[in-house]
Amino acid sequence: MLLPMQLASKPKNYPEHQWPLILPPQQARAVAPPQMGFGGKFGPRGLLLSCFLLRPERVNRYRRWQVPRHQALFVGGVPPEMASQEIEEHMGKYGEAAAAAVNDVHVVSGAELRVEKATATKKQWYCKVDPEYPPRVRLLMDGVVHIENMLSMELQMNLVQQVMSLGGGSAGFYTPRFEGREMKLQTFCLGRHWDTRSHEYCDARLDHDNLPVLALPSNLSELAQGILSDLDQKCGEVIFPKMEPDTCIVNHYSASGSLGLHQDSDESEASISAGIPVLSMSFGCSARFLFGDDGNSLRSTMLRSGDVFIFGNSARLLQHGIAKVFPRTVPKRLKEILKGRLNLTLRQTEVD
Ligand SMILES: O=C(O)CCC(=O)C(=O)O
Ligand SMILES: [Fe+2]
Repeated sequence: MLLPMQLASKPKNYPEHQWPLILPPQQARAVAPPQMGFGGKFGPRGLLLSCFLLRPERVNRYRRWQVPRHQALFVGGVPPEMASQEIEEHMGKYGEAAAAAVNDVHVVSGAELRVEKATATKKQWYCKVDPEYPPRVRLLMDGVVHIENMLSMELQMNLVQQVMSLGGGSAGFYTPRFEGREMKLQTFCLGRHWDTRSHEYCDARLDHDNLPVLALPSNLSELAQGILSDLDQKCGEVIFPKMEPDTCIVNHYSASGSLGLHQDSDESEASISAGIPVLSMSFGCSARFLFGDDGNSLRSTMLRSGDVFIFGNSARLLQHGIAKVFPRTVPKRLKEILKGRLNLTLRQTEVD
């Protein structure tokens, strides 16, 4: 069965075979992105703006422009086929800082570039990741798969709207306490409630307000199953055992949010030993996700809006956590409906 949703469409020059591209772990590390989209500092002749890339394997240019103080900056994700000259020409024509409407978006050869003033105080700019790039699968270790850009922007908007509105109502978001301390996130559950005191799944929020847990909307469980079966189909083999999700834990992080290293080990013994995966979807701000077999040899990857992260099989008890949420990285089209980072983890707590 194919995924019951539209995959992000492919831009020109991006060959079909890149989805899915299963990278062995060594290669996956080699393409790990650098952390910053743009950097700049004042040189003798103005602001030296260096633009480098969040995903070098996708946009393999390194660009530098000397931006005189009187000119505006055009800041944004730059596709590989775009020549620097086009941006420079555009800057020359529209880039008088005094006249520039800051935050205006200019479309230059199909790329959206936002106007900023060249100020010395601002040292970093973030680079908008183009949501039109197709999904790419990375096998990070046995049983651990990261699918970048899996969810189209359309779908992200619908899901964020749906989940934030559930979270804003009765039996929605609250700040949980874990081992006596407030956690650095807000949460609520769908399907079954994970009790932070007893560490068990139950039908009411006995550790908080006793309200019955909200039902798990069928589109969320179908989406998780669709992603897993699409992964199998595109890879030509079964990657994870079949999952029938009965629970979704929704986490909302502010820019200062985080989640300590832990294992998802409170699902039933039968579910865990069968290696039935946990499937997580990320929306809004990018986050540094830590994971590893044990706390001593941790690795990390960046989870961005629209990414899916799955762990199951022999890695079902993976240690994982959120080390950092990167502020101001919400994709433009989600900004109105989401601040910070939203994460949904779909799980199957019981096996019949
Ligand atoms: O926010 C995330 O990406 C991870 C959430 C998580 O690990 C959990 O809810 O158990
Ligand atoms: Fe977890």
